[in-house]
Amino acid sequence: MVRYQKIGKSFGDVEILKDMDFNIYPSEKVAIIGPSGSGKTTLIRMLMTLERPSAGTIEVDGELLWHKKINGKLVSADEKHLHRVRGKIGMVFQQYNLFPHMTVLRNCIEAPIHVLGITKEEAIERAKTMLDKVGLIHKLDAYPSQLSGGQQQRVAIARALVMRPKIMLFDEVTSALDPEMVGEVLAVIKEIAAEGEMAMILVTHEMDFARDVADRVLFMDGGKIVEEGAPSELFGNPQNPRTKAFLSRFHLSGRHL
Ligand SMILES: Nc1ncnc2c1ncn2[C@@H]1O[C@H](COP(=O)(O)OP(=O)(O)OP(=O)(O)O)[C@@H](O)[C@H]1O
Repeated sequence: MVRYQKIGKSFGDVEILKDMDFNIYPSEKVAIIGPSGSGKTTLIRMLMTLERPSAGTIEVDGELLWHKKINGKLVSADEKHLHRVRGKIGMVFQQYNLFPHMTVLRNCIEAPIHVLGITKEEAIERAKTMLDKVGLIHKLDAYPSQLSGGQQQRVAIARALVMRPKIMLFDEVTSALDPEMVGEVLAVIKEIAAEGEMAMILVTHEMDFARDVADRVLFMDGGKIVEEGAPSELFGNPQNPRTKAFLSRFHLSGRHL
């Protein structure tokens, strides 16, 4: 469903991602872990069309994201094309990025009305369903500044879900939260994951969370995927040689990287 082929990314002279191949299958949950600066965020920002790849192609549902093929040649896609394909993808960021001057409800209905073109009534219906799902139906009229960090992040998740994406990208969504709020946000994500149909990419430092939610865990280092497997293979039995190698290679003795 999503296919990265020979993806490279440089910022100036600095090569961040090299020749990367990577697939995500429908409804698959993939956790990406790895040291700071290894390129995890850059990898998913390219799928959200926030960073343009320097090399390679990305396909979503068999359709090129950043390119079009004209007479057998790849050319850059126009904004209209990017906009359409990006409609299949939702993203939740480390900083919740809510509009501070809008209520919770309005934060959740702006994009579906203006981007998807649905009616205000339908957008409100959808928003209420999703705010209920994240446990915040009683906060419809609150402003972001009246909410805790965990609640704001749950609104950001609801806002992304209202768009009904096929793939959700979570970029270290608990990193900016006070420790006591991490659990409530992870619980909401686990619940959404358990519903099954949506594919998810989760960039996270939370090892337990990666193990519990992901079908597949990727470990990135130096702009490459250096280890990949099912959580049971990588975290399962500490006596298992592969688990031992994984943990010792990356010095993963504790809960966090
Ligand atoms: N817009 C940019 N311009 C220049 N360099 C950038 C830009 N965005 C990212 N980088 C650099 O690319 C490298 C990879 O960054 P990225 O955020 O993808 O890593 P990461 O694995 O997500 O790290 P972290 O866990 O700290 O968020 C870093 O060295 C970063 O400084």
